[in-house]
Parts: sequence; C-alpha cells; structure tokens
Amino acid sequence: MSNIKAIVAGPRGKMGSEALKMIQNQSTLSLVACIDRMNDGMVVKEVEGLPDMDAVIYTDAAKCLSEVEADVLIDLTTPENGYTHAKLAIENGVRPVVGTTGFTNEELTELTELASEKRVGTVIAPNFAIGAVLMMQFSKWAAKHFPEVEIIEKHHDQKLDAPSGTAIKTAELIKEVRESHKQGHENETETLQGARGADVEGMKIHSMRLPGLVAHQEVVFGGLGETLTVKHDSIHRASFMSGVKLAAERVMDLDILVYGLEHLLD
Ligand SMILES: NC(=O)C1=CN([C@@H]2O[C@H](COP(=O)(O)OP(=O)(O)OC[C@H]3O[C@@H](n4cnc5c(N)ncnc54)[C@H](OP(=O)(O)O)[C@@H]3O)[C@@H](O)[C@H]2O)C=CC1
Ligand SMILES: O=C(O)C1=N[C@H](C(=O)O)C[C@H](O)C1
Repeated sequence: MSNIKAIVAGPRGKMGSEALKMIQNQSTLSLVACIDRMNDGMVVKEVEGLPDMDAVIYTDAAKCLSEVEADVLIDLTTPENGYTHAKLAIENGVRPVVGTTGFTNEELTELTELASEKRVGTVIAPNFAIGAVLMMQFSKWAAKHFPEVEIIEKHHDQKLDAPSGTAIKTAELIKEVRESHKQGHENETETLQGARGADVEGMKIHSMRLPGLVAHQEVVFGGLGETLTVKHDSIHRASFMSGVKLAAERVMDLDILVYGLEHLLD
C-alpha cells in the first residue's frame, strides 16, 4: 500500500509532532491536512517548531473531514476530542487510527458499532510501541501461572488520564485468563485512601506521574517464594511511530474496529 493520505489531529503535541516527522521520513503515507485547536488556514511549515510540510491546518474537524480527500485520520489529542474526531471520521468514511487514550467503555462500544455499521476500518491502540504490545502479551501469558498481579505505570506529569490506556488494556488482557478474586489480606484496610491503588477484579493498578518520565510499565506477579516482573520503557516517543505507521497501513484493509495493536502483528 503506498500513498495513504493522512490527516493528523494534534500536530503540535508531543505525539502529533513526532507523527509528522515520521510521515515526512517515509514513503507510504502523505500528510494532506491537520486538525488543531489553533492556526486555522495556516500550513504546517508556517507554525514554529513544525516540519517543512505543506498540509493545511483546520480548527473545524467536521469541515476538515468532509472537505479533504483522506484515507486515514491519525488522532493524538485528548480523550474528549479523540472520541469526537473518530466519530466524525467514521461518518465521513475516513479510517481512524487513534492513539489517544482515556475513552470510556461506552465510547469504545459506540465507535465499534459505528465502524461496523459504516464498514469503516478503525484502529484504536492504547500503545503503539511494539515492546509495550509484547509486554502486555507476556503479562497475559504469565497471569495464567501467576494470578496474583499488580500493575505499576509511570508517566510524565503532563498526562491527563489515569490509569494509562496501556494499564487498562493490560488488565483487560489479564482478565481473560485470571479468575476474578481479591488480592492481599482479606481484612486489609487503607489508612490513607488510595494506598492500594485502583481495583480491577482484585488486581491493583498504581499510577505514578513525574517530570522526567516518558512512558513506563511494570507488571509484577507474585507466587510462592518468587516474583516475576515484566517491564517496558518508552524512553523516546519515536518508540511509538513504527506502530502508528503499521496501523495506518493495515487499517486500509479493515472494515471493523480493532482495539489494540496486537491484532495487527503476526
Ligand atoms: N497510543 C500510544 O501509543 C500513545 C498514546 N498517547 C496518547 O496520545 C494523546 C496525546 O498525547 P501527547 O502528545 O503526549 O499529548 P499533548 O498534550 O502533548 O498533545 C495533545 C495535542 O492535542 C491538541 N489538541 C487539543 N484539543 C484539540 C482539538 N480539539 N483538535 C486538535 N488538537 C487538539 C493539544 O493542543 P493544546 O496543547 O493547544 O491544547 C496538543 O497539541 C494522549 O491521549 C496520550 O495518552 C501518548 C503516547 C503514546
Ligand atoms: O500519555 C502518554 O504519554 C502515553 N499514553 C498511552 C497510555 O495511556 O497508555 C501510551 C503510553 O503509555 C504513553
């Protein structure tokens, strides 16, 4: 598949700007427009800090998605806007590739149904880093043998959603093989609220936010006399870009929504 026409939403963001660089440096995708909160009508290269690209910026997502001839929308914005953009894209026959996290289950269900109804391929991937996808798969495997598990995710302090989309997805994958049960002492209490973290069927998720971090997760399993830790670190946002490119290429052959990059990997 070559010359896939892409719109990027969130071009000034940490991920969006990395996606522009990725598009500029490869040959299967071309940038045809951007959706941003500002700079309406400007071209990308006129915005300070953005690459030398000629695509026009729209602040009106509905206008962009109905006017511009595009194959895919790569959304890297905020939970609320990501959902709206994905919905608009599907309605306009533009395939969403969504990295934005923080969607509710209801929103995911609605987008899944809409994509099927309109037969518009859609990828929503809470983590595009190949190493993170493997970390989640290894965790699912380990949970078959070690059902006592806690997830610790660590991110930069500008992140809006907690827990991370990756932690939620990891818990969902583990849920497929782990019977729901309470962990820790049956009489344990929290003397400080939140000390034991968020609870998913007895599994705990702990979220850390600090400057200096990018995106990191440890899944810690406990057994009799042993522990096992599965760990992944994104130390640069370039780590996500091969997954974004793969999803943009593979979404062209889909007519349903897939949630998670693992469905696109061999
Ligand atoms: N799936 C994955 O692999 C990854 C997913 N993410 C997710 O991607 C999303 C973006 O992350 P990140 O780049 O770090 O965040 P940033 O805050 O750096 O970027 C978000 C960008 O979206 C812009 N924005 C806000 N509202 C709109 C709108 N209505 N239309 C267009 N653009 C808008 C923001 O503009 P302004 O600042 O002016 O408001 C900002 O430039 C998050 O949900 C994050 O969790 C992050 C890393 C990897
Ligand atoms: O906001 C981020 O940075 C990241 N968000 C995604 C998530 O919520 O899991 C993916 C990655 O962890 C980076």
